[in-house]
Amino acid sequence: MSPTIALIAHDRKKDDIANFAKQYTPILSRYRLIATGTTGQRIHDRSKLEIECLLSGPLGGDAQIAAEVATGEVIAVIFLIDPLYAQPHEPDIQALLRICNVHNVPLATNLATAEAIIANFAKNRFAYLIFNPVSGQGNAEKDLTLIQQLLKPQLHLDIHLTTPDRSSAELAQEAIASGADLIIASGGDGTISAVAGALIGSQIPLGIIARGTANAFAVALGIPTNIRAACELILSGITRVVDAAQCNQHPMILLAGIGFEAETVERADREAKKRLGVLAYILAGMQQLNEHSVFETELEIAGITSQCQAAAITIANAAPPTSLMAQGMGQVIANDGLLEVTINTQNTKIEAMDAIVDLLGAALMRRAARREDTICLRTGQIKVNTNPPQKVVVDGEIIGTTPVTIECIPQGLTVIAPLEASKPADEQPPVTEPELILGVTDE
Ligand SMILES: O=C(CO)COP(=O)(O)O
Repeated sequence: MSPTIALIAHDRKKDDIANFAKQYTPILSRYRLIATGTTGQRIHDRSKLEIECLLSGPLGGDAQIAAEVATGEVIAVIFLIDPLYAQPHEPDIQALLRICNVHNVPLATNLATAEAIIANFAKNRFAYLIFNPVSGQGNAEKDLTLIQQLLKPQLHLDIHLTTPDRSSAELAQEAIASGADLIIASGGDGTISAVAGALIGSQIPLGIIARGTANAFAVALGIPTNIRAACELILSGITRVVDAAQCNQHPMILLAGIGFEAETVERADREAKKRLGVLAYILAGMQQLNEHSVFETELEIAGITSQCQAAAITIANAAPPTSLMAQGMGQVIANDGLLEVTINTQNTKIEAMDAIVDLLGAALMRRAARREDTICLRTGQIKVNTNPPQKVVVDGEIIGTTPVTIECIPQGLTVIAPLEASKPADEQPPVTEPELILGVTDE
């Protein structure tokens, strides 16, 4: 499904096409290249470009390319014709030219036109789409068709589907290596997070077409969760730079949950999410409350160690207001260079439910939850150890158990997202002194 350019030249034009390929190697290398046999070999020898060599022209190479134009992803044919000599396979040549016209594929039969086509391609952004066909509740095939209809007229779109053997993270590495101008992730938060994780520090913009159950990252950044609107945003090219984070060795863009949240995510399996959508998480959370328990916790922030009992610890880089357990500070700011930490210390199920209602209030009012048994603060780095060890979920995936070290990577990710109605820096909530809020003794 990669956008393909076909290159062909008659014998007395072979030097021209080899030099052309050498000159435009940086642009041509972004595409899948096919060629008739001898032309392909000459191009490879001169430019070292990767090129699929089909049969030689007189043996059917032109006909093979015509078939690709008719059925494949050929976006241009560059066919340097010798106008002064007749060819034995003239009917094949005419068939190829005709098929290009039938399918309205750009066709250059001399160098000047070839250069015009390439100059035009150089202006197009090259987008690598990583599409997870098993995300969410929708119809993946229809979704992909719609995405193609919306994006292809304006982007060169290289589409790659995730499979059990090709993870989103692997595809993201391939996307970076391909030199794409833009990498688009389409799937649930797991897919978006894996692709984003690979892009941290790369400055390559990440486009998001959310098709998952919660779509927390898209919602947190105001990215539409409707496919059409998400594609329009991608075409607008408006970017925002936000923070990323790292939890032990794992990239993190949303949040890490220790205790309650991790157990809840584990309960809400894919089958339940497919059937019930977001309700699956709510039901799992309610069931989890019945098994409410606390664990001994040791936190290290800015070199200060503190102990407390906790039932749930949430450390967020970005989160929508609906991620209630992350709302201790009233909002999670995605570009403040800090992580929002919310620790619920309630001993009983009733107290825990009461605290969750307060977190809802905090999210609605965008103000820190003011209760003694909910600890909240902002920090750039935190270490958490627990007794007994607790499961840790990062961006929806269980990554192991405590201890964990989580660190914010300020301005680590460039995302195609609506510009936020941002507050000036001096209006942002101040960094809270951890020891004041925790109210516990230093080591
Ligand atoms: O004959 C050709 C096109 O019609 C070119 O074929 P070769 O690239 O194999 O020489």
